[in-house]
Amino acid sequence: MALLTCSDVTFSYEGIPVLTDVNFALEAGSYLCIVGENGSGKSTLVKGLLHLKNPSTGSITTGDGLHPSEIGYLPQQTAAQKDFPASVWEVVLSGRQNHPHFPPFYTKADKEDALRNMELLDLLPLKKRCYRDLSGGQQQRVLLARALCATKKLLLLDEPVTGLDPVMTNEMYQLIRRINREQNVTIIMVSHDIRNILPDATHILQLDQKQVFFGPMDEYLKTEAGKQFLGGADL
Ligand SMILES: Nc1ncnc2c1ncn2[C@@H]1O[C@H](COP(=O)(O)OP(=O)(O)OP(=O)(O)O)[C@@H](O)[C@H]1O
Repeated sequence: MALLTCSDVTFSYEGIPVLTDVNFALEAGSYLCIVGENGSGKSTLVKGLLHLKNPSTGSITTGDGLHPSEIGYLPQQTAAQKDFPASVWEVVLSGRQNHPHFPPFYTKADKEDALRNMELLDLLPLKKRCYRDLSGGQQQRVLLARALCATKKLLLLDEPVTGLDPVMTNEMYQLIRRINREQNVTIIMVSHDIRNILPDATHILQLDQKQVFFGPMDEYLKTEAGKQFLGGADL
């Protein structure tokens, strides 16, 4: 069974449909890139996948042992979040808050998982630093570790390289590639940066108030939609 399936999904605001005909199934281990112009429905779909917004028709189901609360999410960073007055350790550990238990304190397992993810993303040297004093690239690595604490199966990343310079952007993509290939975590990434993701993404979902394309990357590159989206340039 697929990890995630959208069947005939429509999303509406105040009864007016803004995204229709969403039909796709994603297998575990995939790397899906969601693309589309501004206003095409990407954020609305992300809210749907996180169960923060219900479809007005159709259904979103999870399979392969994935519980909807086990999706690790890296949101678009806001200016307020950049100034968050907590240590790197506290921010990463807070990713475990979707594993509620009683008493409501972090357990040994929570702390071990946070340490494991910090080691994976080379964050141990920054453990005691204040999050707001870090560079943009370091902050994104911390948020990636936090998202990883919430899941072993599916990471949902909303424009994870916005505001990063080319070196930090590259570093971020390398880390996401490793998480996908070495930890076998499925990736769903909203991105405007499709060129840089070409070597990593296995599937593309293009939206334009409806689903324009879903399928493997190599098929997308042969479609008119794919050629147009990439501006007709040689790849
Ligand atoms: N809370 C809301 N109430 C009413 N309409 C909304 C709301 N949020 C989004 N929309 C509308 O839904 C449509 C899709 O918006 P959405 O934010 O999902 O697009 P997007 O592809 O994420 O855009 P961007 O790339 O600019 O972030 C747009 O027409 C938008 O105006």
